[in-house]
Parts: sequence; C-alpha cells; structure tokens
Amino acid sequence: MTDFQATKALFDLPQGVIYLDGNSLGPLPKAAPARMEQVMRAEWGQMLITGWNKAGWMHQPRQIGDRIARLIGAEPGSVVMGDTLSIKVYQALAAALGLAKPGRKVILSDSGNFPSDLYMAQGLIASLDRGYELRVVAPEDVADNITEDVAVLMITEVDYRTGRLHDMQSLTAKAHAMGVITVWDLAHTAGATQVELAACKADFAVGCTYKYLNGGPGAPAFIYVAPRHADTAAPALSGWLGHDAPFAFEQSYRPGAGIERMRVGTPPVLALAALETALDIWDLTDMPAVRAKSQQLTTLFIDEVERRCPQLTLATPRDPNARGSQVSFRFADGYAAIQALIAQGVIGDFRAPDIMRFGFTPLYVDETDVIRAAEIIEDVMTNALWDHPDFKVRAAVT
Ligand SMILES: Cc1ncc(COP(=O)(O)O)c(C=O)c1O
Ligand SMILES: Nc1c(O)cccc1C(=O)C[C@H](N)C(=O)O
Repeated sequence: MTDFQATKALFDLPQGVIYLDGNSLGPLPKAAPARMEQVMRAEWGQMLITGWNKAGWMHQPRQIGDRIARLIGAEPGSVVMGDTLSIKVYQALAAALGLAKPGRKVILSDSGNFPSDLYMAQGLIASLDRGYELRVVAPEDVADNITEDVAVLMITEVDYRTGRLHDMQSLTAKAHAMGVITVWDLAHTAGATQVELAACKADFAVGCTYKYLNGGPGAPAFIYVAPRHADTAAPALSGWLGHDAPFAFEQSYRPGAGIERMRVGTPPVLALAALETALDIWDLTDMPAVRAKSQQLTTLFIDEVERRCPQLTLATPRDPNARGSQVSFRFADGYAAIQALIAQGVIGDFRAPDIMRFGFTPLYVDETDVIRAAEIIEDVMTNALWDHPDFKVRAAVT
C-alpha cells in the first residue's frame, strides 16, 4: 500500500497551487536542491575529473536506467539514459529500420503522435534516402494498417492531446504477426500507466523523464532495447561512449555490448542527480498502485467537471482503461480559459486548436485537489472569467 500523502510531502509544491501539469513537467522533489549542492560541491568541486570513477558518474546511465526499467516492465540491463527524447526517437527508429524485413519501406505512425516524433522520422527518411515512407493514419486505424509492407510501427502510447491509450499488447502482437518491428514512445506513459514492455514483447521503447517521472526541466531521456535485439541493433548515433572500448580511443567504431551501444556521449551528470531524487520517491511505490489511484482521480475529475461545466466537451476516453493519466476537454476559447485557471491557481495547459489538458499524478495530486480544481473550473466557466483580453494573447511557450 502506497502512502500517497507521504509522497506528496516529498515535493516542493507552491502554496495555493493545484498542479495538474505534471504530464508536461513534474514538480521539484524537495531533496533535489541539497542533492545538487552535494554533487556540485563534494563531487564536481572536490573530486574534479576523478568523479567519473570515484563518484561513479560513468555508470549512472545504466544504473538509473535499471531504476526506470522497474517502472516500465523492462528487463534489468535493458534501459539506458541519455540525450533528449527526440534524439532517442531517431536512434530507436534508425535501429528498428536496420532490423526490419528487407524491402519494406513504410514507417507507420498515427496523427495523435507528438510532432517531434514525426519530424524525426521525416528527417531520418531524408538522410537515409532509401525510399522510406512515413504513413500517418488516425489513431483508431493503426491496427488495420499494420500490413505486410510496414517495416516499423512507431507509436506514442498515449495521445498527448486526447489522452487516448493505445493497446500495446495487441498492437505489438499484430505487428509481430506481420513481421513488423515496434518502437514505442512512453513520454506520456512512463510513471503514468502500467507499461509492460517485456510482457508485450516490445522491440524498442523511448521516453522522457521530465513529465510523470519528475526529473526536472531538460532531464535526460531513456531508451529500451529488447534483450533479443540488444547485441544486433545498430545504434545509428555511433558516439564514443557507445563504443565497445571508449577509452581505447580506436579510430573505428565498434558497438558496445547490449544496451551500452545506445549511449552516445558524456552523461548529463547534474541532471541525472536531480532525477535520482525523483526516483527515490518512485521507490516508495509501484505502477499498479499509481495506475489504480490515477484512474480514480481521472474518473472523479471527469464526473465533477462534466456535472459542473456543460460548456466543456470531454475529449478523453470515458473508459479508464482506454486513457492515460490526463483528462482533456474541448472548448473553443480553451487557451483563454487555461490562462484564467492559472490565474486562479489551477495549472493545466492548452493544446491547439481547442484542448484544455489536465494531468493527474497520484504522487502529489489527491482527491481534495481534484474537487477544488473542479470548483475553480466551474467558477471560471460559469462566470466567463476567461473572457478577458489579458488571457487571449498566446505565449510563445505553453
Ligand atoms: C511523445 C513525445 N515525443 C517527443 C517529445 C519531445 O521530447 P524532447 O523535447 O525531450 O526531445 C515529447 C515532448 O516534448 C513528447 O511528448
Ligand atoms: N518538453 C517541453 C518543453 O521543453 C517545453 C514545453 C513543453 C514541453 C513538453 O514536454 C510538451 C509535451 N511533450 C506535450 O505533450 O505537449
């Protein structure tokens, strides 16, 4: 049994704020500043370059990868940290294409995928110049489009706008039956739903750690390679730390053993230290407990908001098993409404053209927050608090 009040107390949440945007950027673990100070002063400051060995910096990407593996149903030793998610998407997709059946040219994805994944695929296709095609279908049509011309299925498990959850088990099974390699983006599922990479026999997966995992802005991404592929997948981004013997400084690249080859360059030691403090909180729970609580919270939120706000249209699946850990409503003036909510202390976000998006994160959001947030949303909608010129000017970053 997880004590979610205890985990909530471990985050530094601003007074008077109900934070429903942990699906974009998780909050600060209270232990992070002291840990950063210690890594900076005692490790970087005092150990200088010897920190790579003495403080174990060089091994962090694998050790932290193992802590994340527990949260995504991955085998120990199959996950490594580094770079940004967009880079890891590129690397996983390139490696997957390398393992695909000869002659197959289609990368299948869906219109609910986050644009960066589609952009990275487009860039990879252009640089490979081998006639690959990115085929983008509606999320509901993915299964029917897994055909024998598809090389790789590249899917973000939860749609960042609607919160719709793909069925990893059945899509992976269908993909494999058709000889298709799978790449799963877990940006909106790691720390949000119960992901079972090994049980689903996923081939590749990637994800970020700044959302539900609470690693902080710019926290490094992770990549998973199924152990059956780990020694054959070509890493594509052949940086020196993925080399079999980085400190032999050979002239030619030889990929390292297993998941090590998916490393590229120097690990982001400071960012990994912050992430570790978040993972210390994750150690107090497990994904079945978090998923059960998340489903309770999202159901409660849907019920409360729908009852109070007939102006809003639910964009998220009603079935708790068909959605991730976010709830979205459509509203034509959604941007202004979100700004009005933020001014009232409820932080959610807006995604064009009309999506008001709210993330539910049991580690620090509870039923009281949900009810209070629904009351404030009701106030904003009933009294048209959004209808103010200050709220209608779009910021560059939202
Ligand atoms: C599904 C998905 N893929 C890729 C990205 C881009 O990640 P990054 O900015 O870390 O490269 C995001 C979020 O920004 C995302 O949600
Ligand atoms: N990574 C982000 C950033 O650097 C700035 C602003 C937002 C983000 C996000 O993560 C966006 C997010 N992937 C989304 O689902 O909308």
